[in-house]
Amino acid sequence: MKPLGTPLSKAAMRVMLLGSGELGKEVLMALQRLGVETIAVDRYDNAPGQQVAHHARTITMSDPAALKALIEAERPDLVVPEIEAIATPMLEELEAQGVVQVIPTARAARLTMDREGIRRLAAETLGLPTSPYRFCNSQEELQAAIDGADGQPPIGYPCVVKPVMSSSGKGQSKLDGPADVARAWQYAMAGGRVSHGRVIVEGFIDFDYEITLLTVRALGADGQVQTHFCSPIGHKQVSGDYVESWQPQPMSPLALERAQQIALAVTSNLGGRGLFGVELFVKADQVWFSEVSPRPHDTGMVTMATQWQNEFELHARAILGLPVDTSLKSPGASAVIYGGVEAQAVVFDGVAEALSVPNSDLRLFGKPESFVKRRMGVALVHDADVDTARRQAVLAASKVKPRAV
Ligand SMILES: Nc1ncnc2c1ncn2[C@@H]1O[C@H](COP(=O)(O)OP(=O)(O)OP(=O)(O)O)[C@@H](O)[C@H]1O
Ligand SMILES: NCC(=O)N[C@@H]1O[C@H](COP(=O)([O-])[O-])[C@@H](O)[C@H]1O
Ligand SMILES: [Mg+2]
Repeated sequence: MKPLGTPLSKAAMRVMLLGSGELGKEVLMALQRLGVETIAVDRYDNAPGQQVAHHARTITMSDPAALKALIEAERPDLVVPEIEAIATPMLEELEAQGVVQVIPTARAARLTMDREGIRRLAAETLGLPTSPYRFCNSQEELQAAIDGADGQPPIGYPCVVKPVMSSSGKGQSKLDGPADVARAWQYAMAGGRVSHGRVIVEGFIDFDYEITLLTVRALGADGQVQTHFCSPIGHKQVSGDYVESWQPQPMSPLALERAQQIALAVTSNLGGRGLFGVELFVKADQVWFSEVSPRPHDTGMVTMATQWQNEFELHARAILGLPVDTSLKSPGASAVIYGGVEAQAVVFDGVAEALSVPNSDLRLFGKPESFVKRRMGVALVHDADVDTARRQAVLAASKVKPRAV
């Protein structure tokens, strides 16, 4: 590893974030505390992370030529993908040529940007338990997969349809019967992040609860990569987007062991160093793999209230080849603050009231434009137990009211 140095000098360790939203902003600040020179890239100006980085660049990250030109001009020591919608084949090319090192690896970024890549790896290559699934290129193929008219076992109802390239629930819907198929197809076509006429249809898993298992691949004292697990994070999703998370989520010893085995299998295959958010469904002792982010996870924002080293600090340390500590400091919870309005440059009422909730904290991300369902901030609470922390986090979040001026 190159030594850490002095930002804005020849001796600087330079890290480029591809995507600079709320998650990247925290990674950038963690890197800066270690004296790293940072370059924040996003698709629009004044993205949250661009506001705190040494350098801000705005490009279409899904355009391979634009991405190549930027990386070749900046020559960062590390490139850290923060969103899915990036020209990942170009990252693979540049990594193979030795131009740049991608976190955790360019292959991991490519496989996880596409639901097909990661699902086939998990279910077909690694043999991990997942929901039944099929990939479809048209509404007719979708209907046939649900009905089993394609010669394979029917997916049936209820089921979930998602664009192969999307995140935060965009374009996702649950189907309860044949009347929902056309609408789900249309919605998926409109909601994908990268336009792509392909969906995954998954059988609906009737889980008791779902978790994110933050898993860190970091160098140990012997110079070898070791795998560390954080305490499981429970979360609640509405329309495929996270609204509340808490840590620790109580689990049976067997379910926890299975969750860790699945996380170990998938992260070992993806390789490299860094933090991963492994999403799992749990019913009693049964555990299903859902998907994985090779980067900090939105539900993991709770770790800013619950861990000695939060997920962003863990990612920063792991990618720089430094030791990590995944231990829990306190139970806690997070609750999302949505924009609620469509407006540029909102102001926030009720901040003092929110921060009057005991043991609370806030992050207001600084996004330049608000949408009704855009995540604009998060409330964080630590408390003696998770139930109290959840109640208090929801209360604190409810006090904050974004408003157009
Ligand atoms: N097969 C399924 N059975 C039951 N629930 C599901 C299934 N697939 C998705 N869900 C629900 O929808 C949520 C979002 O799904 P998923 O994680 O695949 O979407 P996403 O767009 O990648 O979201 P994010 O980017 O926030 O992780 C899940 O956390 C879960 O609550
Ligand atoms: N589930 C993925 C996720 O939470 N990603 C986070 O949201 C930002 C995009 O927000 P925006 O859509 O409001 O610009 C991303 O940059 C990342 O920080
Ligand atoms: Mg998810």
